[in-house]
Amino acid sequence: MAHPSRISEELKEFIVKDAPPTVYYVPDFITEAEEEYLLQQVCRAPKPKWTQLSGRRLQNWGGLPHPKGMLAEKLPDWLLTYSQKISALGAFAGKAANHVLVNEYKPEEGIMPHEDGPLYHPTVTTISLGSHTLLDFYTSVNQTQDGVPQTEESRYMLSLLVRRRSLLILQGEMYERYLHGIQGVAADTLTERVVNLSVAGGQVGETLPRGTRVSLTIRHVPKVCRANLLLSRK
Ligand SMILES: O=C(O)CCC(=O)C(=O)O
Ligand SMILES: [Fe+2]
Repeated sequence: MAHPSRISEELKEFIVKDAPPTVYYVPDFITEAEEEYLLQQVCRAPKPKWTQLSGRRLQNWGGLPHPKGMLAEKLPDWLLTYSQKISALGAFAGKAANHVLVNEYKPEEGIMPHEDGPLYHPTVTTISLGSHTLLDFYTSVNQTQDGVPQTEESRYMLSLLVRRRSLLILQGEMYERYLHGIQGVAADTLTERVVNLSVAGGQVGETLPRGTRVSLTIRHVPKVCRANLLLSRK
């Protein structure tokens, strides 16, 4: 299926202006009924589909990204619907999303600051279910000044308040230049460093207790190989 090669006009109104290029934040991208449905589907996945990591557990759908190419597997219908919706917004420069990570975080769980790296088309799109979170951004370690090592605190740049049912799209500098992470805390206190407060609906000084959050991280892996191509070699 062909998708628009550029971000659609309707998405452009959701650009977060106070962040480096480019962040799109779409509140209420899905309805409460869709949220409920997606949470049920995540729950219904067979137990071995889950990988327990320190601070979260995850499901991987679509295949395992690999430098030599991902052995692509068809996405289940419940993920395909939303992947197609996001691809139709032009998020992946004309390509279709083919990979989804489902992360589940309980209160006090999180993910260390990291980069998503070169195996993905440099756009990450995330639907949040069940709870909000704060996504924090950091300059990378090799952007040290005068060879002085920097602390996580001094590398901290800004945060995005990501509400349940929202869609977040990160690309450009926000994908390639900065690290992102989620602190393992039970509640988030909003500060002036949360740059999308006006659109996400929050006040500086407000404290939001976290519930269990499930995120769907939907991406495009450009390099894939298909099993039947390999088998047909000889
Ligand atoms: O849960 C999220 O929104 C972030 C997940 C993430 O950064 C990742 O899986 O690479
Ligand atoms: Fe990530």
